[in-house]
Amino acid sequence: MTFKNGLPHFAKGTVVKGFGRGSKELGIPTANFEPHIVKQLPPELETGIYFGWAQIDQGAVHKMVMSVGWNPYYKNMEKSMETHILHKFDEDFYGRQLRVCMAGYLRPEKDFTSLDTLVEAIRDDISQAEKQLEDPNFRNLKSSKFFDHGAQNAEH
Ligand SMILES: Cc1cc2nc3c(=O)[nH]c(=O)nc-3n(C[C@H](O)[C@H](O)[C@H](O)COP(=O)(O)O)c2cc1C
Ligand SMILES: Nc1ncnc2c1ncn2[C@@H]1O[C@H](COP(=O)(O)OP(=O)(O)O)[C@@H](O)[C@H]1O
Ligand SMILES: [Mg+2]
Repeated sequence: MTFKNGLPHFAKGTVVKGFGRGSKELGIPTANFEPHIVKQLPPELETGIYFGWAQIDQGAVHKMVMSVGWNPYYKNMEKSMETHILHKFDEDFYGRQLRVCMAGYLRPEKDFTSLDTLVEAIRDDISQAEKQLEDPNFRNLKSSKFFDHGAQNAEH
């Protein structure tokens, strides 16, 4: 297995407000990055859906799926990077630090005829991500030094 050109890509930044559609309309919240993080994406990383690992502050590293682009279904004006973390959180984390490792590419962004078909596609992305991240090449990235393992690792 080889990584796609430009991957893995690591990014960290503050979680900002989006349009509030992720959780309310879709039942799938996405933590949106600040625009300057989006601008740091290398040019070879095309828009589309990615999977990888994510961490909030010094928390656990979880699987994630990420949408990069203009959300054709909603026709956004500004390119975004939105991460859905595959973990149930008890509260929002706006303003906190999000670290992501983009490990693999799933598909280009698509337009959909209904919200239901968009949600179905995202569910499918999630199950693909769950599976692919078990591959040792992807799984190893979870313990990358890029993530903040805090005091646990500081003494070793
Ligand atoms: C895994 C994943 C795949 C997505 N795929 C698409 C897509 O193919 N087309 C699209 O228009 N939006 C796609 N979205 C983006 C949703 O439309 C987006 O999360 C929603 O607009 C929420 O935006 P907000 O954070 O600004 O509220 C995807 C989101 C995720 C998490
Ligand atoms: N599992 C999760 N993955 C991503 N964000 C989550 C998750 N659970 C809670 N959230 C919170 O939900 C927010 C995103 O919800 P969303 O409806 O997409 O709103 P917005 O348009 O402001 O991004 C995140 O910024 C975060 O604070
Ligand atoms: Mg969002």
